[in-house]
Amino acid sequence: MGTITSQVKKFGNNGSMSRGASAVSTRQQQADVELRVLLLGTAGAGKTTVFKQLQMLHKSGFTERHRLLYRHVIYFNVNQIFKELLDGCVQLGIDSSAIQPQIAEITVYLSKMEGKTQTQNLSSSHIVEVMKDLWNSSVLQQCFARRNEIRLLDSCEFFLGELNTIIRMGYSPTTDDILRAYATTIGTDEFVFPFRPGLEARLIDVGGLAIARRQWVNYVNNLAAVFYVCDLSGYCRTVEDDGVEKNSLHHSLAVFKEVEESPLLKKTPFVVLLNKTDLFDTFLSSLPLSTCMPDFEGPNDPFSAEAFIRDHFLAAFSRKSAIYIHSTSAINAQGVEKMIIDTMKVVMKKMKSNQSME
Ligand SMILES: Nc1nc2c(ncn2[C@@H]2O[C@H](COP(=O)(O)OP(=O)(O)OP(=O)(O)O)[C@@H](O)[C@H]2O)c(=O)[nH]1
Ligand SMILES: [Mg+2]
Repeated sequence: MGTITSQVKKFGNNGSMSRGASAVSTRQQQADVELRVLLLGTAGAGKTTVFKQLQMLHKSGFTERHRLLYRHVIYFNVNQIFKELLDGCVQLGIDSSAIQPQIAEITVYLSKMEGKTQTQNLSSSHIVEVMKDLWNSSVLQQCFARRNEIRLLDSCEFFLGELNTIIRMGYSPTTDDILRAYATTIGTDEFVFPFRPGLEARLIDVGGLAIARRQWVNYVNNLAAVFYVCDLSGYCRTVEDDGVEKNSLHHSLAVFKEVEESPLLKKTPFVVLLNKTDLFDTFLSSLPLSTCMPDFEGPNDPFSAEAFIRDHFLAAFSRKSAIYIHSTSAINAQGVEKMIIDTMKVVMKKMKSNQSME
């Protein structure tokens, strides 16, 4: 897996990477006046959602241009959800022949919507009813009940519960809609916000797919902290990574271990965000944690299960004094920013006291 450790091995640690090296040296200069914080984690863990939360708070919401861009992502997501549910039926052996025509109709409609501008008209009332009936059909509900066994966007229930609002002309996504939208990050996104008077923080969001992880090495110099985002609800789900099917939580722990072992990050404090606590709690009520972690002896409540996963992250980290672990649900505005700022303050204080002891 080409993450930071293997990249260091591949290129050596002597600054000889041509494009990467110049990018890093620019960032080193910036680091004198700002704290650089890098968001890492596997694909879909919630990095961009955390990033959006901070961006939104500091820019007083999203601009109309932003909202319009997200409108396309959301139509794409709804389209994808129906396709995934249909694929899920096939995978789970649920007979979906009766709903094929409606799915085809929805796909054609949403593909048109993805490309439409606000002013062009496309009648929606009929298709919304088709979508709602389909979503409430026993075929799709049976499939949804086993959603941990199939590939399905986390925002399925949210978007399909909002069809009346979303599938209409003039739709402008709300902040909640934007936080629920998913487009995998290609490249990076950066955002600067005031950390305290006279000091700014730069939050850097990168992609978590295998191909994007190969670029992480370009962003690791002079970091004040790494925020590693883990999708807790992945304990009962699988992901495909570099063509290999893996348990999502085991995959997240493996990538974490690889990052933690990177010589370039040996002095960087880590903050682990155990994310998607809302989904974790829901899955846990019917699927015990022991299905993925046989060593877990219970009780199977969210508190004990989370503590067990937390211990796995602690065990995977060699510098016990430089790791902080928090639980989050990044779709909920309350608390994400405060948690990040408060944690950063603790990290900074710790770094200062370490430096004065050296
Ligand atoms: N229910 C729920 N959904 C979440 C939470 N955090 C993120 N999501 C959803 O998970 C999906 C993926 O989130 P992103 O933040 O885009 O994931 P990412 O880590 O940036 O993924 P990549 O860019 O592919 O690496 C989005 O649909 C989010 O709305 C959470 O706490 N609860
Ligand atoms: Mg992302």
